[in-house]
Amino acid sequence: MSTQPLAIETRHLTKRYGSLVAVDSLSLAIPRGVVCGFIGPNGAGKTTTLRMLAGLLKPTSGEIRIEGVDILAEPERIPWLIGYMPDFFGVYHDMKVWEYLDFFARAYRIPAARRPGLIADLLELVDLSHKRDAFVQSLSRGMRQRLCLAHTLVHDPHVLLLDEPASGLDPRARVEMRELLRELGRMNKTVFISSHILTELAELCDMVVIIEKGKLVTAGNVREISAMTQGYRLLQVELLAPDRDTPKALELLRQTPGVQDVFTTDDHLEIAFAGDAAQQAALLERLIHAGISVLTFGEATTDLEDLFLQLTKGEVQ
Ligand SMILES: Nc1ncnc2c1ncn2[C@@H]1O[C@H](COP(=O)(O)OP(=O)(O)OP(=O)(O)O)[C@@H](O)[C@H]1O
Repeated sequence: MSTQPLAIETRHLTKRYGSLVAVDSLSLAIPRGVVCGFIGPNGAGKTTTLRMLAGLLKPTSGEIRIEGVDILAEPERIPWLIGYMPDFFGVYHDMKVWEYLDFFARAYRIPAARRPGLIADLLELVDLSHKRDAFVQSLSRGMRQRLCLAHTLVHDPHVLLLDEPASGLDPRARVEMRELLRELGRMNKTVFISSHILTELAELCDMVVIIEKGKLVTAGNVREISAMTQGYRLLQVELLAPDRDTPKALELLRQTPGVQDVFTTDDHLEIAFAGDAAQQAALLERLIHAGISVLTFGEATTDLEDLFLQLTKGEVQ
């Protein structure tokens, strides 16, 4: 068993506002170095949870450990453990991009001699080197979000808490933000990122935590969750000559062990498959032996949006 502490661990974390339970006995276990999506509809309790993890809001009850540190007992250690990006970007009038980062670097007591190099590295990471001397208020929303992310990285924290970093961005800026988050994953940071736009996180996350009305719905790897809820996986087969081979393939697949159902779409076949890996390989062999020209064969990626709709009733507090 690993003795490594988890990056983020909560036990029965609860926050009440009067009679409203915004976060309800939430227990999380996020391992180090994963990019974890924190997903739920509006009002589910995502911001409240992130603010508690960032030490900005006192829980009503429960425990929080970040990198093994009990942050409720030692709140003074929180700023050094995490980088927190709120869903709202404060206005910094008359501050240039480099001055903005320099301000936070000073706050973290980074020595003057190290600051110019650090700022140059951060601006390069978030692709804002060309805006070094621009005023913060002149940046586009996407650029401000990236600058805000650079600010959370000033002190090189291991754990990043990001509240809807892609909200309000146009499609191009979303793609840029997604690339940047992927890069943080490669840097081995633990990234806990909230969103209610689910597809945005699908290919980015190692795991997801889904909450609704303050309660944990499920947590785990996207594929595991999908297998758990559906009891099968979705395979996709693309045929070289669909007009010729589709009827034969359908007949054959429907007689194959493990196949629950087969659907045809515009350009491929979808198979609800409950078999194991060996049976999956046998299925492909069967198609080929029957003389069917298979162009592509593989597991369909599960759309987080579908998964989410299956798991929650979409209720909003
Ligand atoms: N300061 C507060 N006082 C009273 N109720 C609050 C307060 N802050 C949040 N709430 C309520 O707690 C619940 C959870 O809110 P929270 O902002 O954490 O949800 P969220 O999942 O982040 O939603 P969104 O995606 O809309 O940001 C909501 O019902 C909200 O109205």
